[in-house]
Amino acid sequence: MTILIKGGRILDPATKTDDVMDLFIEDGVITKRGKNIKKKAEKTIDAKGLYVMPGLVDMHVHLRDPGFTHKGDVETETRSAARGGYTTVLAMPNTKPVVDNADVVRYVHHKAESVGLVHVLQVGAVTKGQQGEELADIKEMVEAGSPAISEDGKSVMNSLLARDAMLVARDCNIPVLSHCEDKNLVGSGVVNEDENAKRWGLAGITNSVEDIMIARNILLSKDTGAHLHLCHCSTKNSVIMVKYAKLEHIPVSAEVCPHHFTLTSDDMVEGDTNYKMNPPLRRKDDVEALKKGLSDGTMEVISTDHAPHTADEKNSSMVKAPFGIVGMETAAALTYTELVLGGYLTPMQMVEKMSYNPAQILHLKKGTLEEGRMADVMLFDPECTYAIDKNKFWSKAKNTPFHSRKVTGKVMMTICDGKIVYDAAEE
Ligand SMILES: NC(=O)N[C@@H](CC(=O)O)C(=O)O
Ligand SMILES: [Zn+2]
Ligand SMILES: [Zn+2]
Repeated sequence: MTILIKGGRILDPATKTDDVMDLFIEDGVITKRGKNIKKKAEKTIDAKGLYVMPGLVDMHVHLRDPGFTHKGDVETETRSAARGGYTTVLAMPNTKPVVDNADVVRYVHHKAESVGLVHVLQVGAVTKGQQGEELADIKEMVEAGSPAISEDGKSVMNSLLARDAMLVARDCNIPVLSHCEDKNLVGSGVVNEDENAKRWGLAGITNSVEDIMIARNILLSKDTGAHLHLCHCSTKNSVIMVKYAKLEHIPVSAEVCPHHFTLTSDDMVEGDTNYKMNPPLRRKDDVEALKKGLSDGTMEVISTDHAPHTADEKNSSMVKAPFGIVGMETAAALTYTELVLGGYLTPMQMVEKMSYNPAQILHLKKGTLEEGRMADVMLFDPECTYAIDKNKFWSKAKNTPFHSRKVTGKVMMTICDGKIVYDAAEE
């Protein structure tokens, strides 16, 4: 199969290219990039007015497979990824069984290969069964292809064990993706601790629940030299601490999710569990600090924390419903609308945060449109304004607070390994 993408605005952070050009794809590889390519292709795509970017890389998704496939599975959630412009996703290990050994890693990788839509890399758990007592078979999982470890869903509360895990991760040359939440301090909190929580009589989650673990993990990263990547940062102090860590040359990177830079706790609708996620929606000064941190380069990744749950599970009280929202099919539009049109990021920086930087952190040869690379490409219309419609999601789940929200920027096509895995024209 040969594809010619004509006249799009190529955004490639790896080569600092921002120019109108053509791309020629042959047998899954970008074989040529330049002005007015004359080669004949089986399929020609007119990309005039569109951004042509490397396929997005999501460092943080929940595919729910194995064990929670009523919420989502490898097939439905990689379809969701394709519709969101993603060509590589990292699956978190809080499944049933927990991904704490190489067999489960191989199960997910084989399933993703047989579905054949986007690249899935399975993250290994830090401890056996995510019980926080004994290290998982980290080396074995890395040998089976895990690009990172994470205890996502919770923190490794035992600092000695957390340090031991970092030492193994350092020796394996992989990052530790860290969900920062002090289990004792959070208690039964469900939303951010503030006036809204009080008014609704809900137990609150303070910023310190997150900040304390971020501080500890940065200190452990300093002690061990392991690469610490902070998941779903939501607080003002997270930005301050990452800035400090970088000044001290501690190997720390950090991600922010679209809901945390788009919404504050004031946007919550009483009783609507689509606003319940962990960490919770925070205050305005937190949101502003996250946007500034993304803008000045302190926070280098935008990930989704795509967390599918069924309507039945979410159709419950704020106290009982599970935490989490889906995110892959809204992330590019929300990032473009809030951060690019909002003046915080250039289009190139958007590509860096959503594709190039994640690839760099994970040591993947992805996130670029250089000649010779596998053809993972996304076409994006920066002019298209529309309302998000959860009923069009390809995810098995529809739990989003963004239904009917007006956004600008639409994923038009996703190409993975030279194969068209999503085409908006066919919807
Ligand atoms: N973010 C969430 O609210 N939920 C995640 C767990 C997590 O990312 O911590 C989930 O697995 O549902
Ligand atoms: Zn988490
Ligand atoms: Zn998560």
